[in-house]
Amino acid sequence: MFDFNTQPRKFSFQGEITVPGDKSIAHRAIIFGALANGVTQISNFMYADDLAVTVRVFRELGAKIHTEISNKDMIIKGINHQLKPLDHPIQIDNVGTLRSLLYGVLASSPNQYEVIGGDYLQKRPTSHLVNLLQEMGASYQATTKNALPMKITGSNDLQGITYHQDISNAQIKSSLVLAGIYANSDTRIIRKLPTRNHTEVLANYFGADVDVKPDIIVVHPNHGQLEGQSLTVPGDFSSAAMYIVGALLSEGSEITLPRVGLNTTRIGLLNVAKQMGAHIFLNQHSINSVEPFGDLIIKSQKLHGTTISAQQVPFIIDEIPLIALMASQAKGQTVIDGIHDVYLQISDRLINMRTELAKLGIIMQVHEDQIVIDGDQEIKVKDDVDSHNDHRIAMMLCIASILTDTPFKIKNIEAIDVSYPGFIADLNKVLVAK
Ligand SMILES: O=C(O)C1=C[C@@H](OP(=O)(O)O)[C@@H](O)[C@H](O)C1
Ligand SMILES: C=C(OP(=O)(O)O)C(=O)O
Repeated sequence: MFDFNTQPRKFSFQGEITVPGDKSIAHRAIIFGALANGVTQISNFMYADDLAVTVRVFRELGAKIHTEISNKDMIIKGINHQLKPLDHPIQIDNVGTLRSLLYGVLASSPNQYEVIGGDYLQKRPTSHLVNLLQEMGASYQATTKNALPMKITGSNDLQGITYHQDISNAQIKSSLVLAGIYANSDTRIIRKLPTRNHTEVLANYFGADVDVKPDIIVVHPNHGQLEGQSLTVPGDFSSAAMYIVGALLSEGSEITLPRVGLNTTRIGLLNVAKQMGAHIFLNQHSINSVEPFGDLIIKSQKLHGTTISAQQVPFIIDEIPLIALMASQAKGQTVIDGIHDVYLQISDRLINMRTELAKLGIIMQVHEDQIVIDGDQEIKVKDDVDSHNDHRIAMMLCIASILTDTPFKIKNIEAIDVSYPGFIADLNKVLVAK
């Protein structure tokens, strides 16, 4: 069993691993299934901590959600937007996506709800979203607009708004789409940069009327016309990313990742890897599924630095820790431009990953709008590292540990359970000691 505290030597990646279902898509499938009329069947559902919170919350709001952990299936009996009033607060722990999307859902219910959550969420801003939802006619009360507990009184007379996107953020966009479906007039989102589009894709799949154009998204109200659907969640590309970067960097690797989600708003890492000189085999074999998916084959290769543009950033947002590691091992410097919006959303992650990489001898510069990572940085273990309870930092550090002969401890490694509880076990299936 691969143990991060005693691993004896470097490893390469061999064989095939099927990553679990996509977290972003699963959050949305639960929410649309809960809001819809009738029954929704979800296959290849992934049981991770974040998604267990979303299941619990929408069960409390009245949806009947049956889960079959063995075969990863889920059956949801929807409530046709009749959200159940609650006499207790809704606990969302530290699930950022759930908070944003739930705020949009509750905006259109005349009931009053109180939302409570963990300390980590307190640090992530929501005042921007709260102001927009208040402009639509819902009421949000808290000590500060970022804070939790947040008291929400929605309205069954929401008015659509026109929002000129000033920060590229999928969660704000998603929340407005969810509120806009139940508003009394069109909601227009004039886009700054495209971000992940799972909400728009699934909204229309469930029968909403969201008109998506390159520069504007228009949500036409369609009160309660959402109908339960069946869908298979593709493999989470952000979970495949650890194997992609690990295999590229570990000499002698060749790994196959079947049925991974290939939504163009999520696979920015593939374009970055290609800019850095990688050749990645991609066989897309989903024709009429609601979300595209296919197989990836990754072989280890020498990489060179590159410049990642602001337009690319929303499509790599969850892979930034892994891209920083990959850049440090490439030849020459890598620059990630236009990270201002990301810095607003997940500044802790950027600062914490810089701290932990420095303990491995890897220096990265984090500025308000740019990240700079020099290449050819040999991993020199100076200290044990810490995930800061961030699942993506934890998994990036696991990959870093495979690139050095010097063992080190990863404190708070259990953060991985947020998005990929089986990661360590899966990693052991494909690691071969050199
Ligand atoms: O909507 C989502 O499911 C997510 C959006 C992303 O943030 P943005 O809202 O900045 O795109 C990302 O941080 C998160 O992993 C999940
Ligand atoms: C930040 C993430 O998700 P969330 O916003 O749901 O916490 C993530 O998955 O990296």
